[in-house]
Amino acid sequence: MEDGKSVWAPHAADGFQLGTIVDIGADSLTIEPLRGGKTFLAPVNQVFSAEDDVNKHVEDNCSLMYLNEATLLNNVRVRYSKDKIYTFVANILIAVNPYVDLPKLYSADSMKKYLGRSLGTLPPHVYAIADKAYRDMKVLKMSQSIIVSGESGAGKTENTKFVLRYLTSSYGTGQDIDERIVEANPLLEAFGNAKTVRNNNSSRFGKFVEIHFNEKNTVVGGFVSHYLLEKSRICRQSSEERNYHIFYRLCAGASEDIRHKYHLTSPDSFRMDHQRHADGPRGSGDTSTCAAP
Ligand SMILES: Nc1ncnc2c1ncn2[C@@H]1O[C@H](COP(=O)(O)OP(=O)(O)OP(=O)(O)O)[C@@H](O)[C@H]1O
Repeated sequence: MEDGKSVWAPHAADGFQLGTIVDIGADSLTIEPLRGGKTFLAPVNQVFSAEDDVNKHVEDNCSLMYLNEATLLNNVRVRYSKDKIYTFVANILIAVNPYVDLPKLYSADSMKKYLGRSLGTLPPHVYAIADKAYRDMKVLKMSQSIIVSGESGAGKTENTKFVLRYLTSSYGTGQDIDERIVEANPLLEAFGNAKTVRNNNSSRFGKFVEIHFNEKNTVVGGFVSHYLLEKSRICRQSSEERNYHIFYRLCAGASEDIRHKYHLTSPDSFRMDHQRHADGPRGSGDTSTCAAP
């Protein structure tokens, strides 16, 4: 880092801000913020070199001239502002939750584009990761795992569903089993997902999803193991949160027989529900998702 060169320095609200170094001390640097304001001191280990053009973005963070926490975040931010929610870090994929539907991004045409294509030859996408796992399984003849991690509401559940949809559509037999694997999700989510303050459709259990392939490398089945279900939610929820979706869906859409059999009335009349304090999950459609059995 040199005097007068742009750097990323800590910012209380934004994480990092652009500035220039005006003085170099033993453990700290004096930074002049680029957007104006007073100079300030920042610890040396919290100041990072910035790219020459901070508005330029790259598909793989490894292609940045300087790869550090600040340039990585800035690259992901610039891409997100252009609706590019995926960014590679070599063969790891960073996904930012867009909170809006991007149908073109996940269309059937988009799926076809990623078939058999090496990582990095097309823009970053969860389909590229799914295809890489598939090809590695085929070539190495070994099981492959995709680990999806992130904080609540980050988009793990949605991206896992895109992977399942990609593998079953692209490498399925075109038979009933492909749909059954994907269609198990609404059922699992009904019993294991609930509205929380951070996510209207929060998975309250851990999931290990297996997709099984035969010797011809086509999908022949799947298996979902679940663990650590948050059982306490059944009797108690924090304010602004809800019980599991199934409860409201049954109250809203079950047939007369079932309503009578299980004494179902309005959710408001049950003590183990905080519905009256919480809004329903955005777009979850309690009635439409519980067609009378
Ligand atoms: N790629 C995406 N496109 C559109 N909307 C998305 C996408 N990813 C996530 N979302 C939206 O964000 C919401 C939360 O995402 P999701 O349920 O996948 O988070 P999560 O990481 O699984 O959270 P939790 O750990 O609480 O289960 C989704 O219900 C959906 O509305």
